Amino acid sequence: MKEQKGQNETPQPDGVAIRVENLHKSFGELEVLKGIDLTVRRGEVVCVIGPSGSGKSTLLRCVNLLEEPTSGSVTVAGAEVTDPDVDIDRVRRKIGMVFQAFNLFPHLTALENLTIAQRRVLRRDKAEARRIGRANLGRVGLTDKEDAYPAQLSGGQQQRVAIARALSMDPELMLFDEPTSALDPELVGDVLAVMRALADEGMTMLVVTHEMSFAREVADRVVFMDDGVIVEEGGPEQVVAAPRHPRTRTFLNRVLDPAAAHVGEVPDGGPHDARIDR
Ligand SMILES: Nc1ncnc2c1ncn2[C@@H]1O[C@H](COP(=O)(O)OP(=O)(O)OP(=O)(O)O)[C@@H](O)[C@H]1O
Repeated sequence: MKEQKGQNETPQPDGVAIRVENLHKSFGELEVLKGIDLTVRRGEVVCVIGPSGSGKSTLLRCVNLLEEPTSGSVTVAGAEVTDPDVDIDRVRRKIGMVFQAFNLFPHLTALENLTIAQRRVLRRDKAEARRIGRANLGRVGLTDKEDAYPAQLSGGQQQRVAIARALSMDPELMLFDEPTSALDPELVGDVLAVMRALADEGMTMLVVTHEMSFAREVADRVVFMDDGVIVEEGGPEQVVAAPRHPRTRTFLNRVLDPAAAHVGEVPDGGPHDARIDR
């Protein structure tokens, strides 16, 4: 993978995309993260699961310094973001963030939502930004929606525009914070199918999710967090299917619904296949 090295950026050995070491985060008296160690390698899909309030979102927000850790270190794409001398905006450009809320500009079309940051942040000219935006709308199965405004799109389509927007910035890795939680159940599968296609393309992904089917079927590694610590981590065949720790078992017994819908199948034509777009 092409890497740009800058001030305070050092190559990471062994293809490491994210390294979190002894991370602590408190809000006042409340200690939310209590010494997290986590490594995500390039091309890996790591899902973080756990009860509400266990610190999953805070962990993700510390990775791109939306929250400042109380102590510990976080290295992303070769830069230690917890080093105060690091240019955090430069590092953030390498990270695609997808949140529960889509945060699209309501007065801009889908394509314009994809081009604005490319032009402002990456200084791409209009034609180039539109070309790249269109290609990424294609990746999420929304080629025919480039002129639609967010209000004219379903929640699932809006989230796919948000994913396409992140992809248009050529991220080295993507962070997803419960990207399907705000969606009607029938729209969840389309978004998960797009995420699954990205995983198949080799995108590095750190995903906080309540979608156990995604964790089970797509993740290379599943991390179970509870009360600010990582209780158990390993392949989905272990953590989801045969958890060792009683706290993991208790959590999974509560959330696993055997009747839950599975992740949408990746269409034969891959992410460009129109069948993703219903
Ligand atoms: N900015 C903040 N100020 C104060 N407390 C916060 C802040 N952000 C998070 N918290 C608290 O930290 C704890 C962990 O929150 P966090 O959102 O990381 O949990 P989570 O595991 O992602 O939960 P959920 O699955 O419900 O999203 C919660 O008790 C929350 O109220």
